[in-house]
Amino acid sequence: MSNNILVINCGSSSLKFSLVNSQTGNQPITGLAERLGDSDAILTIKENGQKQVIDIANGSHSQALDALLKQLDEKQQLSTIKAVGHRVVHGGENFTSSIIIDDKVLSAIESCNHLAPLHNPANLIGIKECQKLLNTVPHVAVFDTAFHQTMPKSAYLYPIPYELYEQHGVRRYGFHGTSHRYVSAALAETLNKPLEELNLVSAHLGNGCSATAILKGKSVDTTMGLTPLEGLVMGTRSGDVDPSLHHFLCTQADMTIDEVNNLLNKKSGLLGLSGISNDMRTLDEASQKGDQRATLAINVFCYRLAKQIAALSVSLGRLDGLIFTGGIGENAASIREKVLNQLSVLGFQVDSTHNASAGKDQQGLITSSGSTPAYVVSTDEEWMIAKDTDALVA
Ligand SMILES: Nc1ncnc2c1ncn2[C@@H]1O[C@H](COP(=O)(O)OP(=O)(O)O)[C@@H](O)[C@H]1O
Ligand SMILES: CC(=O)OP(=O)(O)O
Ligand SMILES: [Mg+2]
Repeated sequence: MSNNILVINCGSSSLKFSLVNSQTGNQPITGLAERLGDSDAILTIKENGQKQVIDIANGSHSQALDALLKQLDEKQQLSTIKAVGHRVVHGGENFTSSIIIDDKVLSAIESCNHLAPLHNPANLIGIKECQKLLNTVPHVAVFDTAFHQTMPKSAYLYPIPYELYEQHGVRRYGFHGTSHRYVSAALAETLNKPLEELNLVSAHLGNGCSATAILKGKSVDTTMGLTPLEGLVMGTRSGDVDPSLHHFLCTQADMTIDEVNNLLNKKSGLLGLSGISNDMRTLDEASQKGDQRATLAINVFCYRLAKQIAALSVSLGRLDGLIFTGGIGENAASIREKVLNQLSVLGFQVDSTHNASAGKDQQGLITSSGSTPAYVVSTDEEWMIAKDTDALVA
């Protein structure tokens, strides 16, 4: 039976995939191809807790997909795929929801390439290669930006000449919308309350991090902006800096504008501050062993996150709950505790026991009674992409 949706998340040098059963949400096969283009490129496929690693030395996105489809064919899964759902990072103002991909949609995505040069061109390669290899099934685009298209002008405009918005699309777009949409809906379901009655802030803390104010189920403000560089401290991205920093580094540190852009995207954030790693697990261990720079990186990460959560609450009037999600949000209890302790101004009081035991297998409330509630909710962008895809091709 063709019940499966193949979900593809194509990055610049990696390709994450998941085969999702559109009825049950089960993901029988998941994995990723990484270091694409390099001599040590590999394809890892996970099935029933087993891991299979395939050497695809120097493989491109196309060769990785070829190898993946060959494996799916051998596992007799190829014929079960009824559609492909693609994560697309930037849809600009063109898309407020997911859409079946045709030539017009492809051109519209291409027209957003300059807005997300690290992400969109790779997303497009994934779509085009997949369309070639799986040419009998429909392909759907699910945009990171779509959920944030409900933001009001007061939240999405930068205070610069308005013509730059009109002529060049310079505005705040926001990202990780699929995750923010999923966790807010999942929490409402768990609480058995209509989403329309909840005012929430969700903090998606993975390699990329963003937080969103969600008023009655709609995004009204978010921390990422024109690009996924704005806002919170991330693994390798700086988040907010003084807008004059580019000029300063070009004139005072002899850097080119491209070098500054690369520095802020790839060498900053947790990695830049700690000098050790972009990985929160590594920093947590180093900090516990007394590494001062690791502790500093964690402190800046938490303080800025707390500050942004407080700022986002302004747009909600009333805060019914804070959601932690993503690799850090779901697993790093010490980070959650630090952030909540800095948010007593919003009435948060952490329950250390509940917080320590919350995580992948145990979701839910991590604050004490009488506190503004905070929750851990596991995100599932793949399931959300599969659901959207299934609904569109039904
Ligand atoms: N047990 C843990 N404690 C602290 N951090 C963790 C833990 N598990 C995962 N993380 C962190 O989660 C981050 C990756 O998040 P993830 O959502 O998987 O990333 P991506 O954005 O690539 O999907 C890394 O910084 C990783 O260190
Ligand atoms: C938009 C973005 O930051 O995505 P990721 O977290 O996958 O890098
Ligand atoms: Mg993830």
